[in-house]
Amino acid sequence: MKCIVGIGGMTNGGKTTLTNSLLKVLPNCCVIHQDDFFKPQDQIAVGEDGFKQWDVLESLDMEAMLSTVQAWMSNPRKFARAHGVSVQPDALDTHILILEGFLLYSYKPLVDLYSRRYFLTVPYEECKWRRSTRSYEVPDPPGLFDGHVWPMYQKYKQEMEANGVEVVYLDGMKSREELFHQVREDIQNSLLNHS
Ligand SMILES: Nc1ncnc2c1ncn2[C@@H]1O[C@H](COP(=O)(O)OP(=O)(O)OP(=O)(O)O)[C@@H](O)[C@H]1O
Ligand SMILES: NC(=O)c1ccc[n+]([C@@H]2O[C@H](CO)[C@@H](O)[C@H]2O)c1
Ligand SMILES: [Mg+2]
Repeated sequence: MKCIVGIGGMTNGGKTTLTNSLLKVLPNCCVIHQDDFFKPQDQIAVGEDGFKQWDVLESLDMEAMLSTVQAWMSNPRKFARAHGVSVQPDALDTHILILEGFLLYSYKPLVDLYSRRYFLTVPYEECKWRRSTRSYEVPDPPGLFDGHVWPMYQKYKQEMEANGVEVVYLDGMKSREELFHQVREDIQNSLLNHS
């Protein structure tokens, strides 16, 4: 059985942290990080607001991300081996792929492929504070969070909801451990229901 799980939601919601914990315990589990598909800096548009528009779908090479997902779908065993994931000889033959990123449910060709779509959120103040403690490959210029990151987050979330994309919201204010146990259990239950 093949199962694609989305760990999506807002920037600094805790997506990468949760994903890394799940990877350690889920059987035959591979991961694709959306952040690995950002286009090079010189291909990122500059908006009328003067900010580089990092937080829009066009800044990501989603076709390349989709191809990587398709490679996993066509042969998860080979994909796991190629990515250093040890494959357990398991009667259920379960293969899991986690897609992790901030715009997972806004790209049409991917949206129906998920068995489960998680969406991490924290309140605005917490998100802004966590973001201020981070250093990205391209550091945030002053004002980026309020001028670009937050408005784009709201726009894409509204679109997702208007399109009726079903997600399981997760409270990113819960402890790392609580989130891990909640999602691990939920994934394991949905695997049992599908096996
Ligand atoms: N449950 C949690 N409670 C408190 N802090 C957390 C929790 N999970 C993650 N963090 C912290 O919040 C910050 C963001 O976490 P993480 O990198 O996992 O988020 P992300 O959603 O992947 O963010 P990004 O937008 O950079 O991809 C980090 O400093 C991390 O240590
Ligand atoms: N990884 C990158 O190249 C990069 C560059 C500039 C900004 N970002 C930020 O990453 C977040 C998603 O994890 C987005 O909010 C981007 O602003 C990433
Ligand atoms: Mg991350």
